[in-house]
Amino acid sequence: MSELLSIERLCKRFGERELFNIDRLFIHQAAAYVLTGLNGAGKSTLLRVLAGLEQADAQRVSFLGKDASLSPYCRAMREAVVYVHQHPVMFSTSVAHNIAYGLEARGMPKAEIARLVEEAMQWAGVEHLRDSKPLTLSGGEKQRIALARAKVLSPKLLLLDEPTSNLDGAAREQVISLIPSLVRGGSSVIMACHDRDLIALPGVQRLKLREGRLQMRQQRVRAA
Ligand SMILES: Nc1ncnc2c1ncn2[C@@H]1O[C@H](COP(=O)(O)OP(=O)(O)OP(=O)(O)O)[C@@H](O)[C@H]1O
Repeated sequence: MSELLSIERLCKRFGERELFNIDRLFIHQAAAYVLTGLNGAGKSTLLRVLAGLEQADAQRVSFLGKDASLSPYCRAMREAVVYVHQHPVMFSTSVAHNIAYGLEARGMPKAEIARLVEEAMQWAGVEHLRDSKPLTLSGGEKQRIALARAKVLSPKLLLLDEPTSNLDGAAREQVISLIPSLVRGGSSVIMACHDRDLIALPGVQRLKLREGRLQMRQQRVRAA
């Protein structure tokens, strides 16, 4: 597997408080990771740092084999990294428009946008909601639409903050079932979570934040 992102000595402080000081973070291409840790360990903050939404100090950053930087956030990462919030914020227009928005911002031709949006809605199982107003959607539907909105951008790295935290039953399973296909499609995924079923997905590697340090371990693949 080849390298997507490598960061050495990543340190995040809030004033006097050092939240984490990570020796090395290494993310492979087309691989899935869960980021675990106790409440307040810094999981969301780490994802926000990787997304360029929060400042942090890093000694060395490399993205797709080239020197990169987190603060200021470099262009290569801005174009390739997508962050999905635990409570996705949506425009009040329609589901289809929300999924199309990022592609429109990239200046893609309309016909191509329509094709990709259709594909993404089918992938996420939300075609029937295309004209719905986001305000009327359930939490599970919103999360699947947020994943579709991220997927159409073909991100190299997807950062998912507690993607199943407010879901249960079928809604939760539907979201979990989308994750492996994101990885098969070539994206790397880092999911901050406490969800045992996400942690146990086959092939997922585990990153654990503990007392400001990052521990990494390979999951055992579950027997079928
Ligand atoms: N902007 C901020 N200023 C000061 N402290 C902050 C800020 N943002 C987060 N923190 C603190 O950093 C710590 C880590 O927060 P973070 O949300 O990253 O933890 P988490 O591991 O995601 O927790 P949870 O599992 O509860 O979601 C918390 O103590 C939080 O209060």
